[in-house]
This record gives sequence, structure tokens and C-alpha cells, in this order.
Amino acid sequence: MSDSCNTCSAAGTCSGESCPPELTEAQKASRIGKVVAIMSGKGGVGKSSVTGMLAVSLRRQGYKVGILDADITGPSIPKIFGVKDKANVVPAGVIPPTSSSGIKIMSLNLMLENEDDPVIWRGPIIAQILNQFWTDVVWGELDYLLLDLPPGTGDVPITIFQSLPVDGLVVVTSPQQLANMVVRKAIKMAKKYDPRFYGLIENMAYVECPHCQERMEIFGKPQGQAEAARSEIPYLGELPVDPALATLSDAGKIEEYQSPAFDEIGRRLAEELKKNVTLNPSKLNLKM
Ligand SMILES: Nc1ncnc2c1ncn2[C@@H]1O[C@H](COP(=O)(O)OP(=O)(O)OP(=O)(O)O)[C@@H](O)[C@H]1O
Repeated sequence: MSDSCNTCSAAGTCSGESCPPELTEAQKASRIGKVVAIMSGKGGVGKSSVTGMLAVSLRRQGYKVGILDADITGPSIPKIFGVKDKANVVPAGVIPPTSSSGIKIMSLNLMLENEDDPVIWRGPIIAQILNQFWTDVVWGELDYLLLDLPPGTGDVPITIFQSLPVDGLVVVTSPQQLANMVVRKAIKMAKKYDPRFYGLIENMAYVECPHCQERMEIFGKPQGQAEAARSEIPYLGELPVDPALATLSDAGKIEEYQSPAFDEIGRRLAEELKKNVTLNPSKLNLKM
């Protein structure tokens, strides 16, 4: 029995085993609507860029948004948002810095002395850090917290599916056959944890000629829509290879990127996020 059992209304009738863990100060100060993990099967398909753009799009639609950079060993979220302020540690927990449009960002890079210091930790330590990002970060009030997962089906995605209250997933893929084959593995792995899939996005689906606007499918025919149908996931849309996105991301100005294709994807995602508002009681510790 913990001390909190003395004041619990169920005291005397429960075994004490089913008690949810006591809330930390940071959790008491945080109210998060939905937690959305962004995953890909393969590295380099543009998952972090898409995570950043989804956050930007939801913010432009008026939602309060945060991003947790769960790609602990290869973090890129602070860089593409140009966030250089360190996370602030206060007695209640860690205060995440805010981007220029008001997106709260937490990444291990914001706690390292130098942003290019490598993280040379094994899986269990990384899992512990991720749990602390959940329990010790003062997120405040958010409609959506996006988790930028590392690629693949390794330790970190498994830890997150098992220990964080993820409401659903967005899958990012690209047209290469291999990427699709690998993303199918990731989808099958994620399905074991019975999440909701908010949608699939196909990045780098084509290049548009800047002179004649001809569409060139340089990585082969896009397969995202067919893959989404096969995996029974809502199809959110496709994005071109756009040098402006890469240039603005490198300059830390992803919030300045404008793309009608992305606006449409962001609008569809917001529609999917609004569906299915039933709360899972096991996740109530941080819910509105
Ligand atoms: N649609 C796009 N058009 C042009 N460049 C893009 C596009 N999407 C991503 N990129 C660029 O491709 C590179 C890889 O993107 P990103 O870091 O988002 O991939 P990732 O899948 O998150 O990689 P990782 O394997 O590290 O998780 C970056 O330089 C990014 O700016």
C-alpha cells in the first residue's frame, strides 16, 4: 500500500494492484487531448519533415500542438523548427521551448550541452528517457501531442506502444518498393498493439517540373493509396519532392513552408483526429 491509498475512495475494497501510478507534478500541470505517433518503416522517407508539417498544419488550424522528438539518437525536430533555447528545468518538471508559431517542442537535443553531442546509450536507458519525457515534461494544455518515432520496428517504437498512452498512428512512406515492403512490416508490428490508424501519407511521390509543371514519378509509381487500402488505413494524401521544403527545414524555418498538398493532408488528418472521441479510462491520467 502506498501513502495515497489512505485517502483513496476505494481504500479497503481494492487489492492495491490496480491503482494507477501517482501523477507527477508535471502530469498534474498537463492536459493532452490526443497522442499521435508518426512512424515509418524505413529511414529517410521524410517522417520528421512530415511530423513537423503536420504540427504546423494543425497549429494553423488553431489547435494547441506539441512535438515529442522520440528519435533519441537522431533528433531533427529542434533543427527544422530553428529552436535553440534549452529546455528549462523547474521544480515541477521540464518546460519545453516553444517554436515561433507556438508549437511546444521537447527533444533530448534541447537538454544536451552541444547539439552535436552523440547519444551513446543502449535501449533500456533510452526507454527510461522516453518515459521521463512523458512523466516529467510540463506540456500544459495541448490538443495534440505528436511523437516523432525513429524508423523501423526496434526498441523505441515498442517501448512507446507499450508504455505511453498513444491514441493512434500516422504512417509515412515513399514510393520505392523496398520502403513499402518495410513499412508493411512496421504496420503489422504496430497492429499487435491495437492502435487506431489516423492515416497514411506518401512522401516524395513525384517531382513537378518548375517550367512545364509535368509530373515525374522519379521513384516509380506511387503506391500509397493502394497500400492504405490493403492495410485498411485512411489515405491522407501524397506529397511531392519539393526543394523548398528541404531548404526551409535546413534553415530552421519549416513554419514558413506553404504547400496546398500539405494543407489538404493536414485538413484530412484533423478530420480523422476529431472522430472517435471515446476516452480509454486507462489513459485518463493526462486527458482533458
Ligand atoms: N517532400 C520532400 N521534398 C524535399 N525534401 C524532403 C522531403 N521530405 C523530406 N525531405 C528531406 O529529406 C531529408 C530526410 O528527411 P527526414 O529527416 O524528414 O526523414 P526521416 O524519415 O525522418 O529520417 P530518419 O531516418 O532520420 O528518421 C531531409 O533533408 C528533408 O529536408
